[in-house]
Amino acid sequence: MNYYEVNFNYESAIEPSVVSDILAAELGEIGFESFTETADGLQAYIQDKLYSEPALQEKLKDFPLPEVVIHYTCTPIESKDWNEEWEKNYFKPIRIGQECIIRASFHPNEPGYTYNIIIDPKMAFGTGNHATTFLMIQEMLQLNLQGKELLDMGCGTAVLAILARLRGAGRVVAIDIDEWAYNNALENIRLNHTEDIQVALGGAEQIARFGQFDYVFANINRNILLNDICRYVPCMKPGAYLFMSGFYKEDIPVIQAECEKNELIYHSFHEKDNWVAVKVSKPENI
Ligand SMILES: C[S@@+](CC[C@H](N)C(=O)[O-])C[C@H]1O[C@@H](n2cnc3c(N)ncnc32)[C@H](O)[C@@H]1O
Repeated sequence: MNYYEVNFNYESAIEPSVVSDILAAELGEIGFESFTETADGLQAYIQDKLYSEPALQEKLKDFPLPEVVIHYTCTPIESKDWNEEWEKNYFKPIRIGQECIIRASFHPNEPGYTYNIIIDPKMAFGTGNHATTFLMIQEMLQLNLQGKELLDMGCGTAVLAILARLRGAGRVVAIDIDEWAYNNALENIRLNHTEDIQVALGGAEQIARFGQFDYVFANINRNILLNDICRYVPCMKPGAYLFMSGFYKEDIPVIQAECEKNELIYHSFHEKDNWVAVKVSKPENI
């Protein structure tokens, strides 16, 4: 899969990080999936097949801060170069208290964590945005997963599925729509000796064949979740919990409304760097 790297910079009196936050949210709506703040702007990545110059121009024309002038340059990049670049420069170990560390095999070993997960990230970390993975792991560490059935939707590296299995979940299924992610998930599952995790390539249409779950984790993005929440509900057992991330705090009302439209009960959210993870559940009597 090939990508475009688009570098944005601004002419503005407003703090660049404030502009970048808003710009990243806007770009997410037209298919951009990975963002890194730079000194004077934002670097964003989008699959070449999703890139549309008119859609980008339109977004910039309607940008919510009209006083900001945004310039950009766009460069096509090959998957392989991007992987290597990303792995070396952007993938840092994720530490969640003293309980869990997620690191690549090229990082030095750090003993002392209950769960020490090794992943070979390739480009399957999805957005490369650690905050959402961190939030989902934090949620998972609160749960007693012993013997439970869990679905990791949009599994990327399968880090959530692997942690669930290490924490005693009985049956774990990991699904991702991206072939790189699917292959990378299989690789990481082997690396962490959790081979009984089932992995499938595809989107929400894949879920039905795996039956129902006690827990569904879906760290994807706002628009995919809005579209697919209704398709997650049938795979949730009565009383099952759904955790979702990959969107900003300001997106909670629209996600909550979609959940309630599907008779899910909204419980709570946690936030990191303006990203959130929300927790909802299916009523016991459905
Ligand atoms: C933000 S990453 C999350 C990766 C991992 N679960 C984590 O928490 O770090 C989102 C993943 O969702 C996948 N994805 C995007 N759209 C999807 C869809 N409609 N169905 C399933 N997976 C999807 C992407 O390929 C990507 O690997």
